[in-house]
Amino acid sequence: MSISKMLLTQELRQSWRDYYQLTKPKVVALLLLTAWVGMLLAPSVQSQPVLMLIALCGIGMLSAAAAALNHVLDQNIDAKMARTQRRPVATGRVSSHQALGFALTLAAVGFVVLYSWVNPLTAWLTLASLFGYAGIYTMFLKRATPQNIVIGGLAGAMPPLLGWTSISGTLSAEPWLLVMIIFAWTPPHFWALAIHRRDDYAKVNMPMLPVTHGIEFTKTAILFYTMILTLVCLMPYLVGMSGVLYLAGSLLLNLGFISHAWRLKFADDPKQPMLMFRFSIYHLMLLFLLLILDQQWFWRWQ
Ligand code: HEM
Ligand SMILES: CC(C)=CCC/C(C)=C/CC/C(C)=C/COP(=O)(O)OP(=O)(O)O
Repeated sequence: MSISKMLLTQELRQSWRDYYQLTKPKVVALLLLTAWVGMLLAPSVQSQPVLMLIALCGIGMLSAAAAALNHVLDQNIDAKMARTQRRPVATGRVSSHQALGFALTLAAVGFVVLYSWVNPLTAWLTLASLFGYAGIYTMFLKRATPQNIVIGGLAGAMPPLLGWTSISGTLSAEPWLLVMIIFAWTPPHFWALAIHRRDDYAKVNMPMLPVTHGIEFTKTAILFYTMILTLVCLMPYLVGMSGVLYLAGSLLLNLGFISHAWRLKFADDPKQPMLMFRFSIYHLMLLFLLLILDQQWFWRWQ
């Protein structure tokens, strides 16, 4: 291969990696897992794998678009924080125009896919979640109040409901319980990281809780939210949506989460914030997998 061809291939690979990074792929993967669980728990006459796949593509595209818009809107602060300074738009490897074009194309295609092949309710709710995250959280709340994530977390908590409406076509109370679980999970998830990155956030004047109220206060708030989360996680069992397999598993996972929060508050280990942050991701993933396991196997034995 000639040198110019090699350089071109390298450039294309880098550019592909940059656009992939704009979509926050690991976050979107977890969002899609929660949407899939919403689909599997929704009442339906028969299993609808094709509809599920199409809905996951649409929800994935709108979530990825929201993530790419976040890269454009936050590029100035991203460029100043150690954690985010190598991001594609912050470094200029992808221009704002290119990233915006990419985000808007993804959003438009995702919306049309949901509207035409899933249902208009899901399309509008997913678009509202995109606005909630990119418009309300990123543009305003993030910069305005340390409660930004309690409020902004709602957009990231919506996918189980979006999954549910894709299959059932209507809103009902059960998927809101799943939304509430992610809603209560988000503060410990993010504040653990925000403690570790406190100085970064202070440098760019982001009013995150550890910056405005101090680290001790944030640790207490995290402990409080892990307890609230444990209670919220009982709800699917209490309303008869899930069985004892889910109940036992979720109690174990939440005990683990509370014990992380306890160590964060009282053990004074500098590694604990990031240990807790990493645990939060496995916690949510396993919790939602449990909901499916419980539904698929446990109820068969009843
Ligand atoms: C307002 C709500 C949320 C905030 C402020 C938030 C904040 C963050 C931040 C700052 C990171 C980056 C960590 C890093 O770059 O090392 C992160 C990572 C992550 N978040 Fe969240 N998050 C939120 C909601 C969610 C939701 C709803 C989910 C999924 C259901 C989620 C899943 C993840 C995952 C999987 C990662 C790891 C990404 C990676 O390793 O590349 N987050 N979160
Ligand atoms: C359509 C739909 C379901 C939209 C939701 C989209 C979405 C990607 C939600 C996840 C929330 C999240 C990663 C917040 C972190 O943003 P941040 O700006 O605080 O973090 P950063 O500094 O790492 O960018």
